[in-house]
This record gives sequence, C-alpha cells and structure tokens, in this order.
Amino acid sequence: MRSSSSSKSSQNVVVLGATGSIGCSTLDVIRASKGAFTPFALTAHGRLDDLLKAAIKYQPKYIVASDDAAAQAFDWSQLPPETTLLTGTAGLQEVAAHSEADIIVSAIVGRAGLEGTFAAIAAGKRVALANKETLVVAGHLATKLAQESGAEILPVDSEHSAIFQALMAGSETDVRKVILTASGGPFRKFTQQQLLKVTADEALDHPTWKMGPKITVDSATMMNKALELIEAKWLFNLKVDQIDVVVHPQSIIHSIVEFVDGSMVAQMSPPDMRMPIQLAMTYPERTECPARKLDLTTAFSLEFEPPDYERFPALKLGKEVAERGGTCGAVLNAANEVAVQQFLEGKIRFVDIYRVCRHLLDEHPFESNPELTRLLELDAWAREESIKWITCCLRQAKDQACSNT
Ligand SMILES: NC(=O)C1=CN([C@@H]2O[C@H](COP(=O)(O)OP(=O)(O)OC[C@H]3O[C@@H](n4cnc5c(N)ncnc54)[C@H](OP(=O)(O)O)[C@@H]3O)[C@@H](O)[C@H]2O)C=CC1
Ligand SMILES: CC(=O)[C@@H](O)[C@H](O)COP(=O)(O)O
Ligand SMILES: [Mn+2]
Repeated sequence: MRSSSSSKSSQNVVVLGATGSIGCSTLDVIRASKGAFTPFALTAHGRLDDLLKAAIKYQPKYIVASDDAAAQAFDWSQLPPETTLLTGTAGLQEVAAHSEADIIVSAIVGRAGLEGTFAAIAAGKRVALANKETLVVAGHLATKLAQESGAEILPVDSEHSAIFQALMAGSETDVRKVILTASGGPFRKFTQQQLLKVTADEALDHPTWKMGPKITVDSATMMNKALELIEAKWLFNLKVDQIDVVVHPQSIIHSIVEFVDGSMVAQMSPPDMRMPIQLAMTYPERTECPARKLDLTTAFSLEFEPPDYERFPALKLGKEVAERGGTCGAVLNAANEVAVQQFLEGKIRFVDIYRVCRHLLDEHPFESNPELTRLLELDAWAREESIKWITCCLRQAKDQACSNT
C-alpha cells in the first residue's frame, strides 16, 4: 500500500452509494472536515430524491443515477447547473476513474459495487473500501490489479480497519493471527427451534449497528463474518487458518491482531462507522472526527464467547470458500444476495438462507482461476439457479402440506 495522501489542500471524493448508510456517514465526515474533502461525485440507484437533495446541498461536479430507467423517468429540473448528471454503470465507472478524483469511497451494496470499484482500482486511486463483496467475488483479481496500478485499497469495514490500525502498531510479518469480532447479531441467544420462526423485522433489528438491510441480515445469519473472513484474507494476505472469529456482543473491540510473541493489539471505539471511514480517507494522518467517543469513566463490560457453528452454519462457509477460492466467492455471494432478498420479502425462512448458499456452492461448476467476465457470468447463473431452487423447494413443501391435509 502507498503511504501518502495527496498534498492538495482539498481532496476530491467520489461516494459510490451516497444514499446508503455508509454513504451518508461519509458525507457527514466530509461535512465535518472543514474543507479537507470536497464531494466531487455522488451516486445513487433507487433513492433519486435523496440524490437530488444531496446534489442541491453539496453541489458536486457529478451525480450518477445508476439505474438508467429510473434516471430517465425522474424530474431533474432542480439539479444545480454546475452538476452534471451521468447514468448507468458507465457513469459509475466514469466518476470512479475520473482524473480529478482523489478518493473513491466504495459503498454500493453487493455485487453491484464491483464495476465502480474495479474502475477505481484500475485507475490507481485510493479506494476506501466498504463494499466487501468486491473482495468476496474477485479478491484475487482486485488485489492483483491494485498491485499493477498502484491503487491503495484501504479498509472501511470496522473489523478490517481495526486490523489495519493494529498493524500500524506492529509489523505485518510478525502476525500470528487476526481475530475478527462479531456482535452475534439479534439472534445470538436463540435456539435452533426459535431460529425457524424469526421474521425479517426481527432480523433487521441489529443490537449495536445501524446499517443497510442486506448487511444487517448478513449479521443476523453471521454470513457477514464469513464474508469478512474472505475479505481479511485478501486485504492482509493471510492464510485462512490465521483468521479466527470471536463473538463480542458490545461491538466496542472491532478486531484484534495477535503477534508471534503472544501480544495482542485490539482497537476499540463505539460502534460508529464515521471513524473507520475517515481514517481510510486521511491515512496516514489522523484528524478530529465527528464519530462518538468512548467514555471509560462510565462502567461497562466487554464480553467474549466462541461462535456457535451449529446455530450459525453460514460462518463455516467463510473458511470453506476462502480455502477453495476460485469461483466459490462469486457463487456464495450471489446465492446469499438472492436468499437475503427472498427472506426480506417473506418468501423463505431465515434458516433457508444458508440452505440456498450450501446448495449453490455444491452444484456450481468450480474453476480455480476465473477471469472477471467468467465470475460475472457465474454470478448471473447462481442468481437464476437460486430462484429456481427456491421455487422448486417451495412447490414441494406446498405439495407435502396438501398431501398431509
Ligand atoms: N452500513 C455499515 O455500517 C457497513 C456497511 N458495509 C458495507 O458497505 C456496503 C454498503 O452498505 P450500506 O451502506 O449498509 O448499504 P445501504 O443499503 O444502506 O446502501 C447501499 C447503497 O448502494 C446503492 N445501490 C443499491 N443497489 C445498487 C445497484 N444495483 N447499483 C448501484 N448502486 C446500488 C444504494 O442506492 P439507493 O439507496 O439510491 O438505492 C445505496 O446508496 C455493503 O457492501 C456493506 O457490506 C461494511 C461495513 C459496515
Ligand atoms: C459495522 C461493520 O463493520 C459491520 O460489518 C458489523 O461488523 C456488523 O456486525 P456483526 O459483527 O454483527 O456482523
Ligand atoms: Mn464489519
């Protein structure tokens, strides 16, 4: 990773996914930066009202409405004259690679974040990476491309920012292992029987973090930690058996690095994403931050417990997919995105999310060293197959119920 930021007085920031949870926190960081950062381009997909409001407030040079059809149907008459509207995936790629852009905050959710992130990496930018799916789907390609282009990929994900910060205190070559902390989600204490009946509203009620719906459900299944394990492997060039997970319900210690001498360095702060977002933008400097601060004079305790792989089997998929590599990440990610959406729509049960992912991983035509185009083909294939499998299972369940009446 390069270790210097630009010497310009204000850095131009592109926020891919500006209307989401990370996007809004990024705008908060920019607002508090007293001119150190300028919003250069903001992108959105469905929430075009919010994008227009942000354009009026921040007057960026560009906005991108990535859903072409929605962009055509929207009334842009209030758009400030100094802001240019771009649309579609091409628009995302254009702003991510723009010669005047310094920092690209990659905060689109899911596989949809890949094109913009890859464009930024190819253009040798500083990428503040929240979109962990880029590394889950194509970690081998993204890291190789960054080495070639000189792009910096700096973690925004709280656990990976914590590891990054712990490594600022010690040498990467002296690491024995990293320990990712997991809140355990809203169902940490639920029995397998209870998990059969949980609703989308319950899954969306995260105990410590306020995030978008997809990652919130991932936290509840603990698929988020599986994805983060793969993310950690690529970001820090780790062997899979160097990555552990521990449940820490308070989400104050964001992760831990254990060095070869047994010393552990942990990073702690309240659960507030503005701190890791800002650090990815200001590194190697640290500056005043609008994030909440810990008050150690208030009594609180920090608990740790081992994860339960039986009740949260999605966690096991992280190690399996990180070890097998190749096409597995793309297939796992696509199956999970479809299954989470189906669960949110009330079409499948919470426990079926893992079943869909397991089935697709078992069925897919594995390749060990795929190119990006092949990964995107497999992403499309896995989405279609997931829907077919879900529909088939639902039909069978209905027939079974009918024959029992
Ligand atoms: N939220 C958090 O605290 C954390 C999030 N992350 C990661 O950051 C990423 C964003 O998460 P979060 O902010 O919670 O998600 P949100 O759902 O809150 O926001 C997602 C953003 O992506 C945009 N988007 C959605 N679909 C598309 C698409 N098809 N094409 C282009 N843009 C799209 C949305 O636009 P619109 O709203 O206009 O539809 C929105 O701006 C995820 O990868 C997540 O795993 C990582 C760590 C913590
Ligand atoms: C804020 C952040 O980084 C999330 O990825 C968070 O870690 C999710 O919480 P879980 O620990 O419950 O997955
Ligand atoms: Mn995280």
